[in-house]
Amino acid sequence: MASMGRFTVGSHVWVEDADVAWIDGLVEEVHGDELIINCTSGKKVTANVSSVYPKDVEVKRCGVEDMTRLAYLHEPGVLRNLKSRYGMNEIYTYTGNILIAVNPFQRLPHLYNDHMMEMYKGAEFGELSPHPFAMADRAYRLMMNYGTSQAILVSGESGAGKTESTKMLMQYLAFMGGKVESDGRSVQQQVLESNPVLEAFGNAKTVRNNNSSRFGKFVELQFDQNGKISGAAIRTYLLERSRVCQISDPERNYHCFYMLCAAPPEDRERYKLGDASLFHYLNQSNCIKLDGMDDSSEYIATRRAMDIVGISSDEQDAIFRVVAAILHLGNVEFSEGSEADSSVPKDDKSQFHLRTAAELFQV
Ligand SMILES: Nc1ncnc2c1ncn2[C@@H]1O[C@H](COP(=O)(O)OP(=O)(O)OP(=O)(O)O)[C@@H](O)[C@H]1O
Repeated sequence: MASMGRFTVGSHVWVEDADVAWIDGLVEEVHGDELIINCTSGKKVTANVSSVYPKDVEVKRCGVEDMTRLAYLHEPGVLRNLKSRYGMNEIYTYTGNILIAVNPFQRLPHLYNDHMMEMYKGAEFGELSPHPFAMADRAYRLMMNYGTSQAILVSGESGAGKTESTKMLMQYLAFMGGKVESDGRSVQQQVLESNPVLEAFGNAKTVRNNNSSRFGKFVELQFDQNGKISGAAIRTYLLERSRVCQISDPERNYHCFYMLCAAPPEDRERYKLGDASLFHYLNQSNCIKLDGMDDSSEYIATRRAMDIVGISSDEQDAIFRVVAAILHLGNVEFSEGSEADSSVPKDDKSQFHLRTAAELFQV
């Protein structure tokens, strides 16, 4: 967006800065398109008008909840507003009916409890502080009132908080539409427990995010006339498959591999697994353990979530057999065979892993 209006001596402005993105100051001199700006940081800079933006001096220190109320909706104005709010632990801000979330990098359970869901239930949009529950409530109301499908798009760069925000949206919609099925399992629980299952098999530690989703997903929740969840479907897209065979330091492979290596002894025995560091697909990176993540308890939690979602124990066994077989295949090394262009497993160890993979695949 080009700078608006002309600047005169004494104008309050924002100017681009290589270190802190934007700094504010006062125009001291104007020479055609060149401005000399006295910044509040003490710096004096010369800048072209194209990289200078007017500053609203009347905006409140605590910022505004809805950025459409800002006098100037330009990058420095938006960033300053988000920063002021973040400084007061207000991580959510609206721009009209778009919700912007700034990752707090700390757990804020008081923001997402049942009491909060009750508060947002049916509240007028904009009446309460910006929140994912307000977005979910709006979508739910529009669906109920107009009988039309609603979609919520969650986007942002890696580590921005898409996965966490999606879970909150699902939490609220499951809260509004939850009911107990005839077999005693609540749909609400099933919808929510789909997340740990997906994360176990599709999330991994990357440089930017310890729990990065390496796939895209489309979550569809279906509701009946009474607004109760009648079904749910999750479609996944473009899983980063190359990660299974190749990882770079200090990233990790998919969580499920480490979980299975940390499973209770009887399960490890069944899949002929040992410590994660013994497997080539995992030890290419020096990062095996993750701070704040206990792979053994995650394994138990994933199994429980799979039970709740309705994956039978035979299916679970088949899934983990494949996971284990992949680890064994990764440890098969080859050496040249006697015939031209042929190869054979290098040694007894490779033979063992190859045989085990075949047994696990049941081929
Ligand atoms: N609202 C929140 N409250 C607390 N922590 C959060 C919140 N949002 C994000 N985080 C933290 O930031 C981390 C990264 O967030 P998340 O996994 O949701 O990002 P993402 O946008 O889905 O990233 P990717 O595209 O890599 O999957 C989370 O694991 C969590 O630790």
